[in-house]
Amino acid sequence: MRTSIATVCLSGALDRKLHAAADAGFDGVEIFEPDLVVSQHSPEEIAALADRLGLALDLYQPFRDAEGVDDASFGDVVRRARAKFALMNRMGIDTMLVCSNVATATRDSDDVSARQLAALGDVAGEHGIRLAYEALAWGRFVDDYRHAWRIVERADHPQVGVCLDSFHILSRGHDPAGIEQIPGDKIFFLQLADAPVLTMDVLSWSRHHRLFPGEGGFDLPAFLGHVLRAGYEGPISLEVFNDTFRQTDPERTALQARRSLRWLEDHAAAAGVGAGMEPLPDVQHPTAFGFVEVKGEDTSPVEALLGQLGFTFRGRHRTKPVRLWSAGDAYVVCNEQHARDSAPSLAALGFDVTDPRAGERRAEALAAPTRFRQAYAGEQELPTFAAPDGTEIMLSAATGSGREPGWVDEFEGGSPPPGSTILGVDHVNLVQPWQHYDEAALFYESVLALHAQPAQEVAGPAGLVLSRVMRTADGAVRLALNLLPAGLAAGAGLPQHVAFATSDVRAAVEHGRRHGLRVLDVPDNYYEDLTARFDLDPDFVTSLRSLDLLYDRDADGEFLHCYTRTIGDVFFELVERRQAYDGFGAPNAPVRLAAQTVVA
Ligand SMILES: O=C(O)c1ccc(O)c(O)c1
Ligand SMILES: [Mg+2]
Repeated sequence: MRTSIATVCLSGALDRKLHAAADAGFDGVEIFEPDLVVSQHSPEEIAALADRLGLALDLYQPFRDAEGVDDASFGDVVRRARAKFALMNRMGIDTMLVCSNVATATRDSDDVSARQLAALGDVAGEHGIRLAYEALAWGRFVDDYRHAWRIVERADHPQVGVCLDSFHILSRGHDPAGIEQIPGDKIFFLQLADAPVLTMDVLSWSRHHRLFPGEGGFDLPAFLGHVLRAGYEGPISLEVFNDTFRQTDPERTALQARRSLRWLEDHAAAAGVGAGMEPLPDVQHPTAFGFVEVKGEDTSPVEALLGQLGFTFRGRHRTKPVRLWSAGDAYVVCNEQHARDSAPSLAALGFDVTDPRAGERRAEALAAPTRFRQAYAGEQELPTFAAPDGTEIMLSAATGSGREPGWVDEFEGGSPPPGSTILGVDHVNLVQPWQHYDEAALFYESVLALHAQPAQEVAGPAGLVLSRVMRTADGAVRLALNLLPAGLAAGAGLPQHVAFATSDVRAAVEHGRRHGLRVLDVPDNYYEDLTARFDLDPDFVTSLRSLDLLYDRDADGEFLHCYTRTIGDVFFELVERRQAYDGFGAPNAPVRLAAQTVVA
């Protein structure tokens, strides 16, 4: 698969963008005209740099307001185009993207547009250049790829074909299956972008919110399938206008972009479409959280809290300053190694998988940074790599229910666990720095096949917090990613937390209270509101209030939960799911966020 990326996706000067694209492993780039216009380097210097870096210059873009104009204006279009064709010749670029007219079109006529594109095609042909005509979603008269194709068909010119851009097609809800009606050799270029599902005007959505494939709500694997089945053999290119990517490290963004295409290629390989599509090593679907690791200079306050929650001390590690606590299938490792001057925080997540080594091979193929973990003789080596926010992801071998993981034997001097109402880890909530939020979604989707549920917004003291849950289909692993807005430091009222599932949250809290547990205070107003929202038995509400328990209910079932106080950057939640409740008590999140801010 030949890969390309539009320079508009990356921040920095044009030469730095080219280095970043080449270092990430792209085969080519689309030169976005404004990037060239502001460059200190001549077109020849840029072309020579691309050549040195082994990057093809696949496309020059965009050429605007070319067709649908009156005859007098068309003369000026041809004058502008000639200048750009000459420039493209100097750079050795043979394809120009021509957008459907958004500004100067006055003639709503396929015949006029086709004649003008064919006339431009004649001039382009003199320069050995092809024109790829793209329907922008907000085009004045042409805003649908099927319409653009009808015009190209009518132009019937060897130099004139279409450019397909997934954003313009999927944002408008146009059926991409029609792509298969276009002959592959008339699709001159392919641009891919994902996007979050939003209700806003398409122009703003396109210019500010596009994402790399796998990060948003579009079905890009299916889209690419249509294009490849049409017989398209050109480069697969990314064109992502995104305010975050334009402000952050281009080297890192380019790697993220390349990962998105690697993931997409794997889907094409699995679907058996396209020539030479390489599959990734098989995904290892996590079957459970194997453990969570809290790290800090002094983890004893966390361990005291775990004791209050009904966890048992399982012992000290044979060789490292690490202690293990467990309850049911929930394992918490407390690590004081190399953690001087740091408050306790959630440092690592262990996922149980069938074959940890295979999972590691996939992570490496997706360029996830690997982390070295010292393992001594007789200790299990857990493949470890870093998520975008720096959390270490470790893969452990699933042992099946009822059996303890093998690595538990490395801990000595603790007690065997008695029965517990705690069943295991229900979910983990990770606050993500704004610049890594979308990268994190792609990371968990591509490396661990966790799929994103539609994003939600919950009210926090500093505004609405965007929250997206990534999970396995069976719910065995659920990871909630909350966006930390720019300007707020990590830990500013939004620390990470681990939720433990319990079969009886009231018994767990009562047990905890006898051992000194103080859960987060819930204001009386909350219970008044709860009674108004749901028709609840007053005694039931009284019992919730007496234990500071939060409550939610939907068509699937009921949810009772509570939060501990925060220690350093970490806190815990106890959750009891009744019937088939599958949510996270989102209506209660504002109560927690407000209470934590008061405490802090
Ligand atoms: O937003 C634009 O103007 C624009 C330009 C070129 C493209 O390929 C595109 O998809 C959008
Ligand atoms: Mg485009």
